[in-house]
Amino acid sequence: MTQTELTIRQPDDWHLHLRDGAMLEAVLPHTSANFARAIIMPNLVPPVVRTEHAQAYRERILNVLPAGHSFEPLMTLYLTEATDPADVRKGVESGLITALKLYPSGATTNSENGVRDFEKIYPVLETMSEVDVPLLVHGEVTDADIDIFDREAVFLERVLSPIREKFPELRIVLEHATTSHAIDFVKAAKARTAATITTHHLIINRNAILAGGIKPHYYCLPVAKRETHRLALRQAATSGDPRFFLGTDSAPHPDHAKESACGCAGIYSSINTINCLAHVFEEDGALDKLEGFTSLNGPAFYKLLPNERRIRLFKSADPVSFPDKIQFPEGTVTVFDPGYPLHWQHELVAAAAAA
Ligand SMILES: NC(=O)N[C@@H](CC(=O)O)C(=O)O
Ligand SMILES: [Zn+2]
Ligand SMILES: [Zn+2]
Repeated sequence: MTQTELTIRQPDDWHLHLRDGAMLEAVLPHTSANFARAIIMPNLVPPVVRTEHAQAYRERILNVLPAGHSFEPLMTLYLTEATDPADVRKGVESGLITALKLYPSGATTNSENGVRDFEKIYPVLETMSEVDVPLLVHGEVTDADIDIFDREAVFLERVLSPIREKFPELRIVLEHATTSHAIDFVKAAKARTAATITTHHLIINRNAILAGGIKPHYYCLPVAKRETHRLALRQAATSGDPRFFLGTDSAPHPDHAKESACGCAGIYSSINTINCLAHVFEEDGALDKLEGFTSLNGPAFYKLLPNERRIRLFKSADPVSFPDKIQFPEGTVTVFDPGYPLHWQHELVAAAAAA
């Protein structure tokens, strides 16, 4: 008989862009309705580079959290060549900073202040190893002569392997893995190495962006690769291997900025991610591995307890409907379309019922 219901611990999102201001206010309720915690990416303009900026950003997030929602933003710092190890130590030891994010300069949205010469951050990586705070990595080289579809694989070889070797104690998360190379890199590492995988990279390959017309709402970075890579990601995510966990990389941009001659990178999926993932895991006969991917492997890597709250997932005959776009004062944001109807829904289980 096909399974139509399951109860799991509430998911967390280990890679999320909430932005700021009106956009933050528009998108936060979708995350806080679905997830208990999220790693908040620091690529604001200007970026969140110091502990005091992260503190202020955390307050701006909590100020617009809808009444009745319980959600914990896990704050990160944006690494630059000028990051002060003493500030990192202070932020981590105070409990405010959960991770630091490495953006190669020019690799993605708002990465201009990121790192050009990776050796310049080695002293900070030393401090991070000492205070045991994870390094989160946007893993793409930016060299103009490297094909965009190869940029992740080349980064692993040229930049991340040396870091992995030099700092064996450092916990490293390769964010938004898009290739079989990334999966192999994580599996081959001796220890303390994990990867987040997004919902959309489990569902689309590069044809979604380019076949039958250019589709800006499927464009993100790292760009989706060919089908063999998508299948490798699916295999890793649904395998139960604790080194792989969910980071939606939900990254809202106003539609006018994506539907442009030079459209920006990012896919917005917070609102329907859990529904999409239940579909994916069911399709692969791996519903029993969903909880690990969404709710257990991430906390274990981050040395946090899994959530006590549970959600009940159930499959309905009629598809669940989601808005195509969400509104915010300056326009709309298009919601990720998996290309098929979604029949899985979920609800929070009341605490007493879960006990
Ligand atoms: N993933 C994306 O395509 N975009 C992200 C940045 C990032 O995570 O690289 C964004 O901030 O818009
Ligand atoms: Zn990124
Ligand atoms: Zn991201």
